Amino acid sequence: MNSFGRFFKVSIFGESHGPSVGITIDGVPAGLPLQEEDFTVDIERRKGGQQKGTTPRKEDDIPIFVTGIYNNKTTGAPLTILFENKNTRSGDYEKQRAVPRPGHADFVAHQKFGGFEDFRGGGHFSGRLTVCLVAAGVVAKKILSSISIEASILEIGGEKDIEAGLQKAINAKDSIGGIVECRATGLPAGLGEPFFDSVESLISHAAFSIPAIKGIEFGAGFAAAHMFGSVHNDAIINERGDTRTNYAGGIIGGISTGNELVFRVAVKPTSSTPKEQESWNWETKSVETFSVKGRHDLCIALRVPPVLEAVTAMVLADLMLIEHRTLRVLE
Ligand SMILES: Cc1cc2nc3c(=O)[nH]c(=O)nc-3n(C[C@H](O)[C@H](O)[C@H](O)COP(=O)(O)O)c2cc1C
Ligand SMILES: C=C(O[C@@H]1CC(C(=O)O)=C[C@@H](OP(=O)(O)O)[C@H]1O)C(=O)O
Repeated sequence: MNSFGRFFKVSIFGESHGPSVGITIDGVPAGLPLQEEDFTVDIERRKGGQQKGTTPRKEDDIPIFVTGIYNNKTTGAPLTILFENKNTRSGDYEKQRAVPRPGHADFVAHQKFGGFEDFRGGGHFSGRLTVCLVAAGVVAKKILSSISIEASILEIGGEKDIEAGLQKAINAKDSIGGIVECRATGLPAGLGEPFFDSVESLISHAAFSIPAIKGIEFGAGFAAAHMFGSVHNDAIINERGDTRTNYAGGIIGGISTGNELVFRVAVKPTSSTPKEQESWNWETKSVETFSVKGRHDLCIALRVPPVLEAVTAMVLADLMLIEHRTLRVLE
């Protein structure tokens, strides 16, 4: 379903070319100061049309508070925030309706929803909805005042120099992927559960909700498979559990160690590439060559950092609320 979290419970809705997209968050503590300006920095960081390699579609992305806020403070009731879609160009999608874009959700959406899906701009599958995740992240970050979360691009198309990676795609008239790293400091030790609700499981669950994320690794990640145990083990150097290295990425046994949380995601190249591709035409019932016209991100990874921070904040806020409620029961 479209909900995630237990105490900080987020439901996401809307379509890229419908009137708006939005989010409802249940479980926000009452009395958190919240106003439009709080959203500006992260929403601007996610916006397209400002940086080479991002979609030219520009939206205002001004949060409209529908419920759960009164006198610039959260009320404790479900908080609903909307973002209007004003700059849609649905004709791009109507023209190519019979040819599902390979790598996008057009084909699977058609299979699952029987043709009733809103296909315009990828509908409910669109990266457009990540503006809502960013909004939820702003609220979550307020709950996590002593925890700081920062994501950054590590590489684009295998290049550490972002410009060089982008240029590769521009020269090839194609799209390109990248790797984004997220680090969170100030976490207490003890968040998470040993099995299904391990911190890795919850963060992965949330990260894979971001369209175009295809891989994740924590700490040393896949490189751990090449290491000796004596090297991979993080030597514990004091009573607090600080460690000399952090190959675990801040999680052992599903539980936060109190060290820095470190993980990386692989972002695929945008499926809507200007390059010629083949796909199945439902009307002519034949394979045809086509190229995607319209406004698209050449490199989605450029836009992922604020979204990754946001979903991480959602998970950590949920875990902190669970922890506080458990402690209250014990008191
Ligand atoms: C911020 C953001 C922007 C995106 N922009 C585009 C885009 O311009 N064109 C496109 O084809 N896909 C874009 N995507 C990715 C698609 O939404 C995604 O590939 C598609 O929904 C299929 O999901 P999957 O890649 O997770 O399997 C974007 C994703 C994000 C997170
Ligand atoms: C609108 C946004 O990104 C969109 C994400 C997207 C996709 O397929 O995911 C495809 C494009 O949609 P459209 O064809 O309507 O321009 C992007 O512009 C946004 O991020 O706010």
